[in-house]
Amino acid sequence: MKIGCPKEIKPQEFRVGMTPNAAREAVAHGHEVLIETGAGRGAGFEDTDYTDAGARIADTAQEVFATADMIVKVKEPQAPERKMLREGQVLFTYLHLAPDPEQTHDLLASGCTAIAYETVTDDRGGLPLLAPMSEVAGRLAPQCGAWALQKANGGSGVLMGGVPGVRPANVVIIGGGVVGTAAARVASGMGANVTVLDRSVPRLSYLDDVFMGRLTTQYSDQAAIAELLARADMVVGAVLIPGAAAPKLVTRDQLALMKPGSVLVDVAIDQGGCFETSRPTTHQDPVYEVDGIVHYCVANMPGAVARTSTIALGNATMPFMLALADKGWQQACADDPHLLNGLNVHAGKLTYYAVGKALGIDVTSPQLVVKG
Ligand SMILES: NC(=O)C1=CN([C@@H]2O[C@H](COP(=O)(O)OP(=O)(O)OC[C@H]3O[C@@H](n4cnc5c(N)ncnc54)[C@H](O)[C@@H]3O)[C@@H](O)[C@H]2O)C=CC1
Ligand SMILES: CC(=O)C(=O)O
Ligand SMILES: [Mg+2]
Repeated sequence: MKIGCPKEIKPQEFRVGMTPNAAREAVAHGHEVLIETGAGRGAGFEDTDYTDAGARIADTAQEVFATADMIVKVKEPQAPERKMLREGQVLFTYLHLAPDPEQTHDLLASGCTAIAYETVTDDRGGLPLLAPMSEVAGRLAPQCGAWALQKANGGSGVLMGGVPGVRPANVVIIGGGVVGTAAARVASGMGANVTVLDRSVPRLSYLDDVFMGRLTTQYSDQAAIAELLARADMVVGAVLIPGAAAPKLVTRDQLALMKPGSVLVDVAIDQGGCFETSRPTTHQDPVYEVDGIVHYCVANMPGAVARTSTIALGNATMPFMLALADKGWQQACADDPHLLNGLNVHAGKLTYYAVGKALGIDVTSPQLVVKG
């Protein structure tokens, strides 16, 4: 199979879909790998690292899209990339379709087969291709929120760890999954006073065990959120219902409960965001203010630490990328129900129920599609 990896074009996105190690493995499996020139540079990989691994370098994204049977990327295809997708071509990347009707319609119109990293599952109920980037975004969230709390950035001027005689920041994390746990670890390491809310009592129990008194857990309901907002200096939005649009857990009216200059970090923004007032921002212009509350809503946070993120993502995607290339998408998905859970679009049909529900589009069963 011909596998193509273009340079990411989302603003300030420095990750790349294939590492030289992944290219080397694909070549060893008998595949041709085509990398757009400069695609790896932001993550510290030169074209020569790829040619040493047996890949070929393409001068343009057009050449990559025109040549490849499968495109491997990081971020959802941007509008110019979507125009280059074609029927029969496989796209393997993050998609986040539920909050993105335009992209969904373009993918359906292209006729391509799109497999979303974020909905591939594993035997333990996890999301193995989302998890590595959630680890990164979770670790970054308190760091970005702490920056936003500084006066010059619009914040209230509260230091995360406080100092002797002055209380630390109160950090509230809504959602105690991969992002929430990583955020709790860093926020607590910075000396903040951390509370994590979740709807899963077993998850709260796990966090209670692991953190051994270094955080407070609370069941996530409207009353608990409202009460905690009044005391919070920073709220991290880290909820997920896989594939679906994020539930809105803080309304605009509730911003009035918060102290001026407090910070909302909406990590769930890639699924539409869990605060009513969230809208996607970029690394170039990461924050904005609504009713005196600073919002940080960067939808590709891991792009900021592209080297770490690219290697972590590549480690997770490699076995799935190889299965797709070795067997073809249909057989690979037929053999692995977890990979089949990644199938969101095939030949003009939407195949993921939570996306169909969010966007009001009919869904075809992925099991039917894979049988051909
Ligand atoms: N902005 C960015 O750059 C990035 C964003 N993300 C996003 O972060 C979000 C979280 O991802 P993960 O932690 O990997 O998901 P996860 O599935 O590990 O954790 C989500 C948690 O939310 C909980 N939850 C669901 N509804 C809730 C509610 N109403 N109240 C409280 N908790 C609730 C679930 O029980 C679960 O424990 C996702 O939207 C993901 O796409 C992930 C990586 C990068
Ligand atoms: C998960 C995701 O959206 C990202 O890594 O950018
Ligand atoms: Mg994202």
